[in-house]
Amino acid sequence: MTSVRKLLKVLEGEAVTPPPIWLMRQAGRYLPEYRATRSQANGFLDLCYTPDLAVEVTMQPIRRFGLDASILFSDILVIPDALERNVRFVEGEGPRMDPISAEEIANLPKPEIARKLGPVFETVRRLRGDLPEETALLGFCGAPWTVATYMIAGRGTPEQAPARLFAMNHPDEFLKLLDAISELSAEYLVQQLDAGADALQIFDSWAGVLSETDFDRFCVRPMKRIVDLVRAARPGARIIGFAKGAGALLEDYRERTGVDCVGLDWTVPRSLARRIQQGGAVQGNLDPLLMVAGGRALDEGIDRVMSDLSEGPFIFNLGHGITPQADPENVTRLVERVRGWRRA
Ligand SMILES: Cc1c2[nH]c(c1CCC(=O)O)Cc1[nH]c(c(CCC(=O)O)c1C)Cc1[nH]c(c(CCC(=O)O)c1C)Cc1[nH]c(c(C)c1CCC(=O)O)C2
Repeated sequence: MTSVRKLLKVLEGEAVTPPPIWLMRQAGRYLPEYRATRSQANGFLDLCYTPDLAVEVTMQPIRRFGLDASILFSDILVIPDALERNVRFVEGEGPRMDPISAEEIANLPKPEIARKLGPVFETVRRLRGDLPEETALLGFCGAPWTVATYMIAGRGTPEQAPARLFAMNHPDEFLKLLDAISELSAEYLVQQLDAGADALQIFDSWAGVLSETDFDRFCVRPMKRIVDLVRAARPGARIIGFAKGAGALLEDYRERTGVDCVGLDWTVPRSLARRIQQGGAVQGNLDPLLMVAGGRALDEGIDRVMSDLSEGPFIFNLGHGITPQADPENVTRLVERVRGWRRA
């Protein structure tokens, strides 16, 4: 079945011209309308769990920029929240939760996913009704490794040293934690698909700090487990895998995990990006800082990415999330330039 949603065609391996475009973290603080809605919520998690507000902030970048895909507004840390880790977002500091111990991992609760995350599925249902027919709707979750780094340290940490050290000292418990997160995340993704998500993205934002052996054990295998579980339940589910910073280890990431599309951060060399694209769709990989810089630097960056990747199956995106300092005008400029781009 061919879809009117360009992003889905690319996920089936088709090269679409101009490529579909969306931005990681496209709903966020760089938009004044996001800040206005955010101030009506009782904290960040309340924004994620209140469908009226979550639908509104998801729609904001679609209305303003006419992007080809929308991403559900939520956070990767709703999974630890469902696991009763007392997740909170401290103003100006970032996420916090109770650090998990080896003993607690042995006795992790088995939460009924819809009990806590029911409002997220309601948001997805409403969004599919409100979005334009041609706009794809992406569901998402965090990859087990990235989620585990927060669960172990209780916060974001440089080079994820607490989680790596924990994995060295408690290897069995650590693998058990990854497994529990994988199973819960797969269930969460299946319910997002059932509520109306067209495709899924799994964010492994901290993949780049691992050795080759640990990348295999902590990123590739849990990722494959989620992909297998989701496809066993919903055959044909389309999945984008974003393992930030994994570099050359991305070479065979598609084959080993089964993802349909490989997300590329902005440090991935063009030669490697093209090799990965030989195997199927890729997404990325403009330096997000260019959305702050704008001007000629932005134009040159866009042209470079388009010239490298737009001939194959390709989704235009940034190499990581857009930052609060970005200028919304630069997003308008980006979308226009990508849609009007011709090879010189
Ligand atoms: C690591 C990670 C998190 N969350 C996410 C990741 C993976 C992607 C990445 O690496 O950026 C993913 C995420 N977070 C958010 C989305 C929503 C959808 C979208 O992309 O528009 C998505 C897909 C909203 C959010 N998640 C968060 C905000 C800002 C919170 C606010 O409004 O105060 C938003 C819009 C908070 C958050 N959430 C997280 C952190 C570290 C923070 C604090 C840092 C910050 O403030 O930017 C965890």
